[in-house]
Amino acid sequence: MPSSLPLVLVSASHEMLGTRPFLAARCEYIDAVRLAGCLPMITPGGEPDDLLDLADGILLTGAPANVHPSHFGEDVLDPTLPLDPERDSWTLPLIRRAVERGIPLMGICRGFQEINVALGGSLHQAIHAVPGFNDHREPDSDDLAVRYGLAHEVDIVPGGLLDSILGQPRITVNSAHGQGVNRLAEGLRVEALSPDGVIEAATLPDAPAFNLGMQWHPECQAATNPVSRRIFEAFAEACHAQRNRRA
Ligand SMILES: N[C@@H](CCC(=O)NCCCC(=O)O)C(=O)O
Repeated sequence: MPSSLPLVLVSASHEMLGTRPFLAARCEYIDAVRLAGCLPMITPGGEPDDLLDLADGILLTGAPANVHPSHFGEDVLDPTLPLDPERDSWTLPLIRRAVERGIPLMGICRGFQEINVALGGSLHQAIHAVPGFNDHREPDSDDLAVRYGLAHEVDIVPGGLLDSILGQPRITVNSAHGQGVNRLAEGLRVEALSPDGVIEAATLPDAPAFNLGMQWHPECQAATNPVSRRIFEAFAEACHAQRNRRA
């Protein structure tokens, strides 16, 4: 008997464990998907349609590695920063196809940046170097509560998807990114902004299914933070609807 839980593909990234490469997704992403009542499956890549034939939802995770800037027509600004071209090679086509096929999609941090780039947008490669923008990188600490602690406010755009999910004009979020949306892809709509004007969330309103990208990390407090919980619940609701359609 197949599971009645929606299957959510969770993108894996290349990480070094000691001297050897692994494909991995941080446990908090997995726990948050489970907590929302879905079945997570860490996914190392593959042909978009093969993957989407299985999926009721896609969760694009954050990762230290940046999206390769060749995908938005630029050279690498800082060669000391990590890249994951293999992940780019399957997530970017997957996003375009998931949108076309109406599979629910949620992108967190790098995952949000991937959505913007996949749909034709570009990134600031170092937000902190852009005049007027603050430093959005996390504090350098081994204490995860400090590293992913609440860092700044975010204004929710009235009348949008996040507004309908959260029902509040302002939230406080963690922040752990050096890059961020520069040119917003055509069709994407801004859903939230930080006080310095960084695009913190966006959606493609004309897509046939739920889709949301955000620059902060709701998975880090998915069990305790009501904002994080509501975001994952909204995604899970769309995945359940997709599961029922497939059944
Ligand atoms: N490299 C990009 C994306 C940042 C990002 O996703 N950070 C999360 C890292 C932790 C994790 O989720 O594994 C940037 O710097 O903007």
